[in-house]
Amino acid sequence: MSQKPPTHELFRDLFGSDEDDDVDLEQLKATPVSSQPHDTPVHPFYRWKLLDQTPPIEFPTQCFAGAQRLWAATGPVCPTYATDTQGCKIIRPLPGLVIIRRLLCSHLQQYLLERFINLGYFSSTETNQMMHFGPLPTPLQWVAELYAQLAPRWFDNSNSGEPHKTNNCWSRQPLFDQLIGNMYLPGEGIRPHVDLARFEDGIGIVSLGSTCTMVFAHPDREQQHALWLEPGDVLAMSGEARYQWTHAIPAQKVDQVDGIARPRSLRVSLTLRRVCPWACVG
Ligand SMILES: O=C(O)CCC(=O)C(=O)O
Ligand SMILES: [Fe+2]
Repeated sequence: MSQKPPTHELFRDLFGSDEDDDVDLEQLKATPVSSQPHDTPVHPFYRWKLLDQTPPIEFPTQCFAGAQRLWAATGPVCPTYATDTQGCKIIRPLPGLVIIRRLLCSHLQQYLLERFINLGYFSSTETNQMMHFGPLPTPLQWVAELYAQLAPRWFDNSNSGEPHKTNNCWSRQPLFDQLIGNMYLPGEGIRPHVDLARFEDGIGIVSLGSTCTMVFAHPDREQQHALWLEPGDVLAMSGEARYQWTHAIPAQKVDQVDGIARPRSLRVSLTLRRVCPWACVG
């Protein structure tokens, strides 16, 4: 049996070490925002915005040096994006599913992954799932805040010409009280499933690390969408996408995208949900 490498080595392969990091903040700030944000990669700096009410994020000392410098330079920040459209492509592949392409920059992805290792999760690749019930661990509170602020807007289709649909689930408080983290090595996946009924509508998935294909299928309509996920993508699933479509990640080492073979590396996903009151014990 082959020996699995320790997780921190896989993380280093993904993001490099602190020594490799040479982020020049002044240069970042001076980089113009693309006029074609949907086609051109926009520097992660523009995905950060000052948000006065947000409690400071405590970066641990061993956290990625780039994130610490960004923190030092900007003060209390919430990793949300500068405007609704600037630099982040919003994809709506099927009713009730919104993907915000590369919303979390690599610094934030690494910050989250390292915090999880510090909390004792994913310290070895032998255990590839963690579960948490109750108030979210601190490193994820700002992710929940990000959903709370932005998801109601992602689902606001009042200007789309379609009959207005409300998605009240995104306004509940707390938005999430349950977390599952899944770690995938190349070749690993998750079978087609609909998340259990004991979780409410309004499910968030944060995709960290490797790219992968996620397949949504509608069994009754025999429809299928193979979606390409990129590092830092943030997904929001509700209504039809949450209850009527299955989602899966095919267990394969390489994804074919537009005829190009894209090998996978380590991926960690964080699924955020709220337990239905009737399913709570005690
Ligand atoms: O890894 C993913 O992106 C999906 C995880 C998932 O579907 C689940 O935890 O229910
Ligand atoms: Fe799921």
